[in-house]
Amino acid sequence: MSAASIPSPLWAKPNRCGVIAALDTPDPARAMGWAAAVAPHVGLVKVGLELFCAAGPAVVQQIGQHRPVFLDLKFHDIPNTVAGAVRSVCAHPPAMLTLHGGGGGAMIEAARRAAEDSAGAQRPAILAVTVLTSFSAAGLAETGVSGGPAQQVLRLARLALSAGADGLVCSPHEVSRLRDAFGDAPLLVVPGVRPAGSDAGDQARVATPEETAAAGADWLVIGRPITASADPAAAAARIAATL
Ligand SMILES: O=C(O)c1cc(=O)[nH]c(=O)n1[C@@H]1O[C@H](COP(=O)(O)O)[C@@H](O)[C@H]1O
Repeated sequence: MSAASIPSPLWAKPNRCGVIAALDTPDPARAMGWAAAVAPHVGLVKVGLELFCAAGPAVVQQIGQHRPVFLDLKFHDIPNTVAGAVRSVCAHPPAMLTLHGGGGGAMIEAARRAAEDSAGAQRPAILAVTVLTSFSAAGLAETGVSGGPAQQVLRLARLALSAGADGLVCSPHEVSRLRDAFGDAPLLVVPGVRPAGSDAGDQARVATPEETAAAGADWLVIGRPITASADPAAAAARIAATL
């Protein structure tokens, strides 16, 4: 989707797959530079733990001058604590925010209620992270989860959506199975996306932007293939052009 066609509310489903640029740096000036450069080519920009912990909550508003912000702090705590954190970030509501799906239904329900109570129609979309894209089946088994990533993603997705999550974060490998199971409605936000020939780094369950979009993703979260490029704007434009 073009940057000019962001729907309202900000997190409503895009009419075609778009890009979210992950601004992973501790340096807010660098993040602002990236946000300005990629803004014409992406729908949202992501503020994650590295930038938020270095720069503080004010960075969400600053970065938001360029594009709507996906605030990815992956809350995972008791329901009361997560509800409080959601209220705190809703002082200046981002467009989307993440919780860990493994935090359970009561935590997700509390987050959704807190978002509605404190931000009303301006509330962020609540996204439940399922199985991190850095997990292989073997890595997941080490944590005590048997059955493989796809089965665990479906289990956590069912729980999260019935508790009021608006969408899910999953890898490219689970997108089509989630669409088969839950239809078109949930927002599917998908990291672990790598243009052909680019380095996977620490990502285990990856696919190309074209494959991920064709499977049914709404948003592709892409960091290093854009930010580690000599020309982040051109890298974002190239990816957006393939969708
Ligand atoms: O919630 C996320 O955004 C997320 C979930 C997940 O399972 N995997 C994952 O990589 N991410 C984030 O997506 C971004 C991916 O960055 P790159 O691997 O550099 O493209 C990072 O900012 C991660 O924090």
